[in-house]
Amino acid sequence: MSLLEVRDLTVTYANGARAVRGVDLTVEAGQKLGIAGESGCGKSTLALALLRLLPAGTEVTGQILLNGEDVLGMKWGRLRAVRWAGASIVFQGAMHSLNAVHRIGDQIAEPIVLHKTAPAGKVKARVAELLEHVGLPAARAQAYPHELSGGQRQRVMIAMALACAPDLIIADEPTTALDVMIQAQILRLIEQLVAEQDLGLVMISHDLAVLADTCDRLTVMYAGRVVEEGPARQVYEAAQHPYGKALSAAFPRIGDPSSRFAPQGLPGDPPDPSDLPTGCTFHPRCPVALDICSSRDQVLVDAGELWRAACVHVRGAEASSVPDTADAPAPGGASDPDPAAAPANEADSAGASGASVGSER
Ligand SMILES: Nc1ncnc2c1ncn2[C@@H]1O[C@H](COP(=O)(O)OP(=O)(O)OP(=O)(O)O)[C@@H](O)[C@H]1O
Repeated sequence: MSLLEVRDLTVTYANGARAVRGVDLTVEAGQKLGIAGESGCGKSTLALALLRLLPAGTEVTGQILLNGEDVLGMKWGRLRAVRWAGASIVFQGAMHSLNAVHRIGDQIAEPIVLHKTAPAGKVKARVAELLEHVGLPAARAQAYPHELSGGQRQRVMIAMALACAPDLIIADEPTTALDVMIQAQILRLIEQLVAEQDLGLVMISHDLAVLADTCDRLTVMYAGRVVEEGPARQVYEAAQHPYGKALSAAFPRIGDPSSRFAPQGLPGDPPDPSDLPTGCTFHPRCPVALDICSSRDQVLVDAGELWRAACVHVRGAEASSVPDTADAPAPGGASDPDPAAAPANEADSAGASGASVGSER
C-alpha cells in the first residue's frame, strides 16, 4: 500500500475554473515527490485538495487514498484527525499562516492538545523539543510571530507540521518568500527531518532546480494536468515535454555556473482554467507544436524508465497518427543532446511549427 495515491483527481472551483484535471500521483513511504509548474498551474489547488482544504462549493472528483484511507469519503471527525496526524501542510508565507496575536509556543501546542499526541503535562516539553528540532531555541516559544525573522517563522511552521508526527508533509512553496541563503537552510532542514523520520514529502515549487535537488521524483503540471513525471534529476536535466524543458531552462542549473546568470524565460502565461485552449493546452506557447496539437491532447506515455511525458514528440506517443512528424523538430526525443538549450523561446523554432507565442514576461 502506498502512503498517498491520487487517482484521476479533478478540481473545479465554483466559478467553473477547472484548476486540476485528471491528476494521478503516488508517493511511497519515505519518498519525496516534487510538483513543479508556473504560477496558476494548479499546484496549490492540488495540495489543498489532498486534505480537503478547498473553499466550500468547489467540486472535487476522483480518489485520494492516504495510507489506504479514502480522504474524499472521510467523515469530518476522521478528516480532522488525519489533517495533522496523517498529513500536514507547510504553506508559503508563514506570516499569513501564523496568528499574529498568539505566542508561537501556543500555536505549536494547539494541534498537540487537539489531537492529544502528548499528555497534558508534557505539551510544553513537546513544544520545546519541536522548536529545538527545527533549530530554534526553546525560549522562542514565548515570542510572537512578528518578533521572528522570515526564516524563523518558516521553521515554526515546520515545527507545527511535525507536531502530531504525520506520515506525510506537504510543503507548498516553503521557501518562496525567503532570501537565497535562508531558502537553502530551510530546504536542508526539511530534507533532514524527512530523512530522520522517514516521512513522505510532497514539495511544491515553480523552481525545478530546487525540486531536483531535494526530491526523488518530479511531476510537472501545466494547466491543471500532469505533463511529465519521472526521476527528479533526470527530468530536470533532460525533460521530455517542451514545457518541462522550458521550465528547467528558466532556472539556474545546479553545479553549472555558466547557466547561473543566463536563465531562459518562457514567453506567455498559463491559460485561464475556465477558458482552456483545445487540444494540448500548452500548444499556444509551444515552440514545437504541430497542427495536430491544437485539436488533440496527448496522454502520458513512457519516456524512459519510470518516466512518462504527454507530448506528441515523445517516442511512443501517437506519432503514427500525426501527419508530417518526420520533418518536425524533436526536442522531446530521448536522444536530444542538450536539454538546457531547449528552444523554448527560439523565434525560428516557433515559426517553423506555426506556434503562436504569447507576450514576453
Ligand atoms: N478560490 C478560487 N476560485 C476560483 N479560481 C481559483 C481559486 N483559487 C485558485 N483559482 C484558480 O485556479 C488556478 C490554479 O491556481 P493555483 O493557486 O492552484 O495555482 P498554483 O500553480 O499553485 O499557483 P501559485 O504558485 O501562484 O499559487 C488559477 O488559475 C487560479 O486563478
